[in-house]
Amino acid sequence: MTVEAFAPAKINLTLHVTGQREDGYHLLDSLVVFADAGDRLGFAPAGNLTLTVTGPRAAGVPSDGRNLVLKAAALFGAGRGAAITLDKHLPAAAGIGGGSSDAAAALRGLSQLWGLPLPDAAAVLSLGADVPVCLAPRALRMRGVGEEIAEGPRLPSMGLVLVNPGVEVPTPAVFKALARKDNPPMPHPPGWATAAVMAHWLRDQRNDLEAPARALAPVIGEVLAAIAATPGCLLARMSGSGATCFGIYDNRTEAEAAAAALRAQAQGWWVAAAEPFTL
Ligand SMILES: C[C@@](CO)(OP(=O)(O)O)[C@H](O)COP(=O)(O)OP(=O)(O)OC[C@H]1O[C@@H](n2ccc(N)nc2=O)[C@H](O)[C@@H]1O
Ligand SMILES: Nc1ncnc2c1ncn2[C@@H]1O[C@H](COP(=O)(O)OP(=O)(O)O)[C@@H](O)[C@H]1O
Repeated sequence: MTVEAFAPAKINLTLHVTGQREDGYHLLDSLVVFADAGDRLGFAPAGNLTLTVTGPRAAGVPSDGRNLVLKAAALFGAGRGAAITLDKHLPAAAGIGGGSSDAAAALRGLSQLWGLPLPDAAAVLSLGADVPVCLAPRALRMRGVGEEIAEGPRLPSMGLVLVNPGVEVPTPAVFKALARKDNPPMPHPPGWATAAVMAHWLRDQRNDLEAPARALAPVIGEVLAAIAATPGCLLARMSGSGATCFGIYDNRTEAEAAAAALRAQAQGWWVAAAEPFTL
């Protein structure tokens, strides 16, 4: 039996930083959704545990014990075998949780392959603050440092564009450069009938990491301006700690057209058109 799992890109539609714990980790309030663009994982029965990383974004991704997929496998206990393939399509260290979504997909896939329950919540969180929210991808509100997950609103249909300019922005550096840690939380997300109404609501919310990330990587400002200038763009914002930014459109056709225009004008940027993904 071979098991497959999809690791969708994570998008922080909002990312409010509301405080900081004594251990340095920040308190977040974030509306998280997932895109139908992502990495693909395969799990086949085998005597030993192996990982092969392939695909257009494999370069620079470790295939040894540093890979979050192998760290996820280790949570099931030592001595279990599986031949794992990871087909990378998402840029790494990009604010769209590539590694975290891979880790969560590995937990789902290996749990199925081995017939074992998922590791407990504390173990899942130990893989990274973003892994719990990636376990069952859908619209979710994420709080605490990432461990408090609540159901999000029902999403309207929409098109999404993701753009990464190819600069890696390390998450710790962005949090370190954040001037104010005690920003207001997000109001309750009510649910919206259309993408336009949702974008209108989102415009009053924030990604508090956008300013510090832009200070570290000014090209993020160019990316946001380029997305905002595409026809039909309802909102342009950065995801996570960057540098990937997203645009929201009324539908996938408009998002595809915007993606094509962005690819033509900025060689070397990673651009993907998508729609929300729910597992
Ligand atoms: C900022 C977010 C928002 O969704 O997304 P990304 O930019 O990573 O996609 C996440 O909270 C990132 O989650 P993740 O990348 O799993 O974080 P971890 O590996 O646990 O931590 C990396 C580093 O980020 C900082 N960190 C992370 C989470 C958090 N709530 N407070 C923090 O201060 C810490 O400096 C930590 O050492
Ligand atoms: N499966 C993986 N895919 C991508 N990066 C990984 C993976 N496993 C470990 N890493 C490491 O994790 C770091 C952060 O990657 P990622 O989770 O994609 O970024 P972010 O936290 O910004 O969303 C990368 O620099 C990479 O070296």
